[in-house]
Amino acid sequence: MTRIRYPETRRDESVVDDYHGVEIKDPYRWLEDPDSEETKAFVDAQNAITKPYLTTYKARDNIHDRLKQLWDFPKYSCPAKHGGKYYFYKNTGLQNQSVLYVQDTLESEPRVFLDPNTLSEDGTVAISSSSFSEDGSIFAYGLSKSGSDWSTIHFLNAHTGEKYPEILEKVKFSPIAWTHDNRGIFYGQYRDQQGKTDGSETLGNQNQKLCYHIVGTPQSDDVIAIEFPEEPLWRIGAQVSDCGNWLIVTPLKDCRDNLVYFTPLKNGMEIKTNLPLTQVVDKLEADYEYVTNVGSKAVFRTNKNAPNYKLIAIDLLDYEQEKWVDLLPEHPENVLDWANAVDEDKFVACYIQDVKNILQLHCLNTGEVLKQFPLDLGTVVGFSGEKKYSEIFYQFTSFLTPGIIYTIDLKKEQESRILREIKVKGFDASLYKTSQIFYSSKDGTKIPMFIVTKNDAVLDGSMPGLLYGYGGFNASIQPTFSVTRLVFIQHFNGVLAVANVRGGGEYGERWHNAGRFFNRQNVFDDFQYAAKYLVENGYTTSAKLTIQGGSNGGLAVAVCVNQRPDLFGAAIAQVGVMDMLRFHKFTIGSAWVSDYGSSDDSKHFENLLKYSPLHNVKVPASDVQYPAMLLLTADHDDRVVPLHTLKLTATLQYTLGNISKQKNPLLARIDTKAGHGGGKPTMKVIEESTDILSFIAQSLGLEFKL
Ligand SMILES: O=C(NCC(=O)N1CCC[C@H]1C(=O)O)OCc1ccccc1
Repeated sequence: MTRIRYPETRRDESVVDDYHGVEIKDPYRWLEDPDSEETKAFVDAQNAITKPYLTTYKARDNIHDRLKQLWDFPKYSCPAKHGGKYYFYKNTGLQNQSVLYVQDTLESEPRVFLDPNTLSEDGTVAISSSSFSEDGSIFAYGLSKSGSDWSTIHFLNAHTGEKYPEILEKVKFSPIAWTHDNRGIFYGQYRDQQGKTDGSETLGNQNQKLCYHIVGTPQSDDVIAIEFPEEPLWRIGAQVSDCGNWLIVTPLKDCRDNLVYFTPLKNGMEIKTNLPLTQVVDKLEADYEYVTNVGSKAVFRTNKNAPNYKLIAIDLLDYEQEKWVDLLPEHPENVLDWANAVDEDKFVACYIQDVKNILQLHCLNTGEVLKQFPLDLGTVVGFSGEKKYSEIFYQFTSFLTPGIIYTIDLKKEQESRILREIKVKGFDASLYKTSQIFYSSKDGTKIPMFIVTKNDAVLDGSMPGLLYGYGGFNASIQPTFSVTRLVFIQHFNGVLAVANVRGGGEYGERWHNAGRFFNRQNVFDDFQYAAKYLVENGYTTSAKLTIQGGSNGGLAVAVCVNQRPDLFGAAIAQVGVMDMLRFHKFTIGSAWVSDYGSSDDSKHFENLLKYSPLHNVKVPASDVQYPAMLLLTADHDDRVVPLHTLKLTATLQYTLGNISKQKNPLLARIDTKAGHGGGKPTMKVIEESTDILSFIAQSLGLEFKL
């Protein structure tokens, strides 16, 4: 492989910021403007050197064909009942977007209700949110373009299929909450947002307002039902209670801890500006998620005094904290992940126990357990059920199970039954095995890790490894079915490892806090010790090990590469947060200070500077070089704006690109008409997976075996 000649990229040495008396250079500041000709030229120049590298791998077409072949299996969502009919999403296999079907009964012939594939030539328009009116007569749905967080809300008459004329604009991070008179919805709007709102802009999102829209009227008639003008960073969560008599308002400043307000609703009432709010929770110190209510008693899932979460009941007519009661007490080990009211007087609770799900039925009045739903070792990825219905549906998946949808009518049946078992032609799960091990991290903490290999794997270090992690925002990384990972295991005799590093939610708030703020190094230690475990136990070698992560996980990958370049042969950092001193200045980045802190604070500045990928690229000692690196981003990623990846790419190439010992490539892949990941069309996903596997195989010299 001839050495890659990296583009000459201008450095503006005059850009120096003063952080609490410390001067920090930012020579690629100009890459923060996505619309400048210079930035566009930089992006083109990067793609121009990356593309040839990605197409070099001799078995690239085999990878692509095999991905496409395995991907082509039918995917379904759980059915959900609205207006007495059943609705479900289905993708026949390679459709860019799943299609929404309707059927009168679970056995009758489904009809296409809404096919988002008809909304764009290339499948880049996706349904990003939706909600049926209480009587199922109107379908409200959000459409997002090119993977942006921005959406427009549309309305469809469910009986006639006729679209209503209005389209709601400037919607982002928005609930869709119907009043129970089926007249209209509460939704979140950034109506003051200036300039572009297509997701290619980097401007911060401020002053979200909760508006009320009456279906069939122009958006200009909408009223601002609730706003907090003194809190421009707040995003306003809102839900209409199951009975329709209350609007529960849950403002959020960043990515944890919210407040709770409510206001009474009456069917047919005129929703006016500035609805009268009663504040129930007035301190940003815990999460409160509305589950249901029985009369004035509202049930919330919370981590207040319960790091593993619990259910409490608050009487909205007598809401002093002393009067709050526990409905489902905190479990000493297991994390209460979610709860849904079903069948009038029951609720389903889903726990995480050592990263696997447990599903239980409880009595809504007493909280006692009524039934445990049998589950294999894996993840509940879908659930549908409502208080007014006795039928529930849930979807199970795992590393080796594509999907099984179960159902039970709680009024008629004792046990769940399989409604649909998804099969993947050409995939025989019996040839593989999943294990869960607990390895010791740097400080001795036991970290869970899933390992998936072929049954006949030999631990002689000969297998290439793919190590995935995330480590933040209370997010739990549970087993899911991935065609890309299975191609890696089957055709490269690979070992897949998913490390549940700290910062996630696998063991509740304690686990999350152990990876936040000044504990962030635990995340990176856990990730690095996962790699050491795989090498020391003969699963792979460092030279054959790829570390992979996306977004906050992309950050973790870039940090681990900076800290221990010798541990990895390749690194895949997707849509990563790479500039830890400036992340809060763009789009929704200010919401992440709840995990990261902000460089506006001197203590946090010091902490962030220590691990910020952009600020810690250095030539490794002795004969160590950086692993082969592929950084991925896309032009409409307005969750983690592309500038993070662009600035780190320029820095890597400047610092290491011309060092003779650095033979591994340092490349970026910038996609177009794509964003952070949500809603990405199947064709783009397969293309990206082909590129990632080809990059790994080319860089590590792997052989594709049919
Ligand atoms: O920013 C996030 N979530 C965190 C997130 O997406 N992060 C956090 C770091 C980078 C990126 C990621 O890991 O995907 O979601 C936006 C949002 C919407 C509504 C209410 C609160 C927050």
